[in-house]
Amino acid sequence: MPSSSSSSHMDNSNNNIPSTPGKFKTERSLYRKWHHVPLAKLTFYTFVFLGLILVFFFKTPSATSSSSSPPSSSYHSSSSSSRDLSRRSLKTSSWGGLPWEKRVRSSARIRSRNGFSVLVTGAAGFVGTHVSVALKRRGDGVLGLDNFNDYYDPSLKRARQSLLERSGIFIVEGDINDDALLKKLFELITFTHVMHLAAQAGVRYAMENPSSYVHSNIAGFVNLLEVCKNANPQPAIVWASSSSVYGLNTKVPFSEKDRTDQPASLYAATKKAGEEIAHTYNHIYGLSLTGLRFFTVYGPWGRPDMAYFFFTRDILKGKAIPVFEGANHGTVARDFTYIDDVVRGCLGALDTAEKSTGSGGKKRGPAQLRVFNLGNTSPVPVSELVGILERLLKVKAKRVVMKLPRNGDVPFTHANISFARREFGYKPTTDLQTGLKKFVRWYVGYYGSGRRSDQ
Ligand SMILES: O=C(O)[C@H]1O[C@H](OP(=O)(O)OP(=O)(O)OC[C@H]2O[C@@H](n3ccc(=O)[nH]c3=O)[C@H](O)[C@@H]2O)[C@H](O)[C@@H](O)[C@H]1O
Repeated sequence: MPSSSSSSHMDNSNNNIPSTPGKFKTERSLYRKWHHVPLAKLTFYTFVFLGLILVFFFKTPSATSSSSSPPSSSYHSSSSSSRDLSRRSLKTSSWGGLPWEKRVRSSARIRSRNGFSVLVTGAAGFVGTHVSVALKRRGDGVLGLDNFNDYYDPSLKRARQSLLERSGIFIVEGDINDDALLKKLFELITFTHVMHLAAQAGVRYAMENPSSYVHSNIAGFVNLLEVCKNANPQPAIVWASSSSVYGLNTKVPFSEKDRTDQPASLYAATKKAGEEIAHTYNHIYGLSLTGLRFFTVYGPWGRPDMAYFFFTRDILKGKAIPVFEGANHGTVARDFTYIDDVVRGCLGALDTAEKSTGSGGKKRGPAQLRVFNLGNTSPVPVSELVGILERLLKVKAKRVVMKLPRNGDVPFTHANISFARREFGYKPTTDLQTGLKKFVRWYVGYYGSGRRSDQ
């Protein structure tokens, strides 16, 4: 769509078309005047003029944004979602061209018998990176997709990207809301599975930037499902829901059969919405969909916005850490789940996912629809988490105990995992002490002593 400025440019050129005899005269005399200008000078001005047009074209938003129109050439540049001012992210992403397509194909190539071809969204994220490496290691084809937003330090995402590159995994830079990009990827690759991990995470940040949750967790998810439903064959989709959907429930441990209609944060509400949206796409289009309710996943290459991560940083720096407690000095606890256990759960879910039944947007029969808890089944109080970190780091934390703020946090989580155990043998094996030891080892290796890190 031409921008208003480009159409006014067109209008100006149209004004040069004579509409009155008088004006015609002026134009002709103008022509005569130019006729006598030396050829070299004329060529020079022509190039300047063409240069100005080119500069104008590339500065015009419609030239750099994919919006909803499909790519008109093999090279495409887009920033679809970056128009959404709620995002704190998204440099303009570019994709397309033969070398790019070659990298896409090579990354997605299956290298084992009966292997999958998996599109991993959020591949530069914490869980996305670990899952991608695990899939690649067993011979599946893996193509990553990530928008590298700046919700937390993007340099950590870049470091994860380098890690994946060393394993032969290419991450396409782009947003799940960019349907032209998604369509292009599905044109190039017949994905058997989509591991959808791209999301706006974090329960407390939802009060600061609510629209980013709607953008990624709802609009982005729907956009992805739209493209998947139209694909032929349709892929099976496994995606990240959250333990937060249990909200203010008091019955423990949390079972998939329990109610999930009292979320305590917008984050939780968007994940719950995702589960309902999944139901719809399964029902109407025959998409095979499996939602995984992750329980406070932690470990090496983790997310700096999570408590175990910034507690480590701040304890090492000698900074005070806010440790939440419940009403009447009640315990706040989490079913902290180690990343390797979660990765095994993700692979189990992918391996047991049945094929979608529809094709080209039409349902051909009933399809699989599942939700699993992926937790650790042994909640640990946050105060104990701090104690473990103190011992591992050999530094006493400056604890500031405060009441659990009413900003989306829930007092405790505890997973019942019997369903995942039954369906694909999910069995977490890492306790918090062991997992944090691995995390701290990674943290100190990555940031040095940690005292100099400023993430
Ligand atoms: O399972 C999930 O689905 C979610 O897990 C994670 O949320 P949470 O379980 O809330 O993790 P996290 O913030 O690390 O707080 C951990 C504990 O520290 C307490 N906490 C937190 C901050 C603080 O300053 N002080 C404090 O005591 C706090 O009260 C809590 O008890 C993911 O971030 C989220 O994206 C989602 O995936």
